[in-house]
Amino acid sequence: MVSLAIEGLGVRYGRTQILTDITTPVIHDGSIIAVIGPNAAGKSSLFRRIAGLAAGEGQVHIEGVPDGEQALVYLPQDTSASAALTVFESVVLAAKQGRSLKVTAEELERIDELLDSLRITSLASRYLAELSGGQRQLVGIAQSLIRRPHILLMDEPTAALDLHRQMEVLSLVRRLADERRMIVMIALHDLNHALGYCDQALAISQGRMHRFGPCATIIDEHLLEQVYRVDGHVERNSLGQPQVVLKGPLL
Ligand SMILES: Nc1ncnc2c1ncn2[C@@H]1O[C@H](COP(=O)(O)OP(=O)(O)OP(=O)(O)O)[C@@H](O)[C@H]1O
Repeated sequence: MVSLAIEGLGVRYGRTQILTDITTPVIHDGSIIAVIGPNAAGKSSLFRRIAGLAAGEGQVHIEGVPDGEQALVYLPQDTSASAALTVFESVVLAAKQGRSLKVTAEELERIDELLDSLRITSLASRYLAELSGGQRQLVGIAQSLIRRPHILLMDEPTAALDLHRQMEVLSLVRRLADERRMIVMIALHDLNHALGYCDQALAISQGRMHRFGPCATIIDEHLLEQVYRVDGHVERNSLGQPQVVLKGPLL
């Protein structure tokens, strides 16, 4: 069983401390954690620190990853690609990262299946530079999923997607977390997505952890007021699901 725990994590850019003392309990496989908070709260910086791409104090504990398997993949917010590759070639390269370039029939089949799950098969032979922002975001998601990580950090992976695609991608991520027992940390601005698809939420405000816990407990009117400075509340909709209802920004 793979697990992840974050202990006293901080991030510094040069002399500027951006994030301080982020600590979580042990996160077990199959969990999706929504990383929430306003612009510039430090969500991307947290991901960069967990992925080993930013300096700072604290520890990231990852346990239980079998030898030779991909422990962690970080899908950044900005996945704009300038390489002269087709969609299919870029996913093959992602699949082969750091390993021999021989592509097996089984790997090609997995890539086909993944492109199909993301409904981007028709883009396979298109060049990355020719894609729309949303199409590029879907390719980035394919590149991260094809590597079959045990822990996947996704930074606002649905920001450029239409409503239908947002729901498809989040449902796919939920299914893969359940089936592959993947741990997913996903930065989201839409709190209803956190309530609908994630197990727990890590709320960050001004570079510090506000709260960590089950989404339905963390996302409430106090969070809306204190962290987001908006007037609103959470209520059950006609389907019985919790949903954020916003009245307006607080002055
Ligand atoms: N490379 C960098 N050097 C210096 N400061 C940085 C760097 N990257 C980010 N910052 C600063 O760190 C703070 C947190 O940025 P970060 O991108 O982590 O926020 P975020 O919560 O992901 O925001 P958003 O929701 O807007 O994407 C911001 O004030 C930002 O200006």
